[in-house]
Amino acid sequence: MKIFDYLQRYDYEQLVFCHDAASGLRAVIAIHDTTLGPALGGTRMWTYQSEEEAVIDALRLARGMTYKNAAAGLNIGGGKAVLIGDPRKDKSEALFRAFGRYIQGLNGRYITAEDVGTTVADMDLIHMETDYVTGVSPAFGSSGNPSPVTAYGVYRGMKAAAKVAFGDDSLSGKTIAVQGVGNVAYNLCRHLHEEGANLVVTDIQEENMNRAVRDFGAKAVGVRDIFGVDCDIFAPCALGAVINDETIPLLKAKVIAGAANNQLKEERHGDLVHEMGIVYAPDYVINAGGVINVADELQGYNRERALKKVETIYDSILKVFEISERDRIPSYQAADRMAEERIMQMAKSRSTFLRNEKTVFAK
Ligand SMILES: NC(=O)C1=CN([C@@H]2O[C@H](COP(=O)(O)OP(=O)(O)OC[C@H]3O[C@@H](n4cnc5c(N)ncnc54)[C@H](O)[C@@H]3O)[C@@H](O)[C@H]2O)C=CC1
Ligand SMILES: CC(C)CC(=O)C(=O)O
Repeated sequence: MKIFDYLQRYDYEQLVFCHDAASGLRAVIAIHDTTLGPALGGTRMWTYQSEEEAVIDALRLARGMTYKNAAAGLNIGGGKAVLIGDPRKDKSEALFRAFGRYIQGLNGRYITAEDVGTTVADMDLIHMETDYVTGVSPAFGSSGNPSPVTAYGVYRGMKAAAKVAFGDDSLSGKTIAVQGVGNVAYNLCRHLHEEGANLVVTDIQEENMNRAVRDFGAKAVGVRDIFGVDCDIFAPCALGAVINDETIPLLKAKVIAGAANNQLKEERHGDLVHEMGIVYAPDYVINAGGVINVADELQGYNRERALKKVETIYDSILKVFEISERDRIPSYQAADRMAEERIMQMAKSRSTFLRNEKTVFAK
């Protein structure tokens, strides 16, 4: 992998490698763009097959955060971190504290939070070494686990996507296929079940799948069968790149709306689903609830204010489809346009000299 070529292609600012032999820490922090403010994005812990895979994941996720934060109307830039390791075996206090010291070394250019494989308890350990961490235990005045709030945002965004596709935002009686029922999707399923949707779920961890079957009367299917389920809505809530050449021909859903980051394997897959008339709710718009929630901590956490902002994901999804229709472009491009316009406008206004500049993280 030619790292500087990659950084240049998407205009990344910084890539940091962190190593601590004593704890076994091997981490990558990617900062994509800080035009709007400090880079905020979670830390993923995963058993990457190679170092290159880890670096690419960090870079792709960091760029996604720039767009997510901009589209959500936050004054926050984009970054993300990955820890190479097995979250079930390789965690230790020393590892997270060593990682926290590297974050502290960036002096606020990067602020972390949870992602796949990390928990509030891990953030508490990072917090022993740095204040540049969110999603810490509420006892510290923090917002805690972002997943339920992400789920609520996805639920609101899914209703908006249903309105675009079916002319009515009710999910009652709709069949929804959910891929991966972890932290976010379990909470999403609760909202969907309460509204009267029929759920079909899968997960590589049987206990997670069984929990959704037990608590929400969901039907369980095999990991590969989820794409071809006869359903109204497909909700990818596991990992990325699941909308691809192999899966698109299997899809029967009219809507794709889920929590996972980087759902489209390549941009052209967004073109393909658009041509097929599938309403694709862009991942980084619909799953912004968690980051909206943790970003609120930067001005002193207020849950009511945060949830009110998460509600706006409904309108953001509708706006994406207005732009898509107006400019005759697929929804993923419409979302990019929305985010890029905001970054460009703010870059201009923020470059105006101001003595004793006030930092406004989120409105
Ligand atoms: N936690 C949060 O607040 C946010 C999460 N996201 C994204 O949402 C997705 C889910 O996040 P979490 O729920 O926090 O993670 P999680 O790790 O709690 O849940 C993911 C679930 O997917 C399952 N899974 C993994 N690969 C699978 C496969 N091939 N087929 C079926 N199931 C599979 C896992 O076993 C797990 O139960 C991730 O892509 C994450 O980046 C995005 C925004 C915020
Ligand atoms: C705080 C996290 C929920 C933010 C993040 O990493 C994401 O939205 O993917």
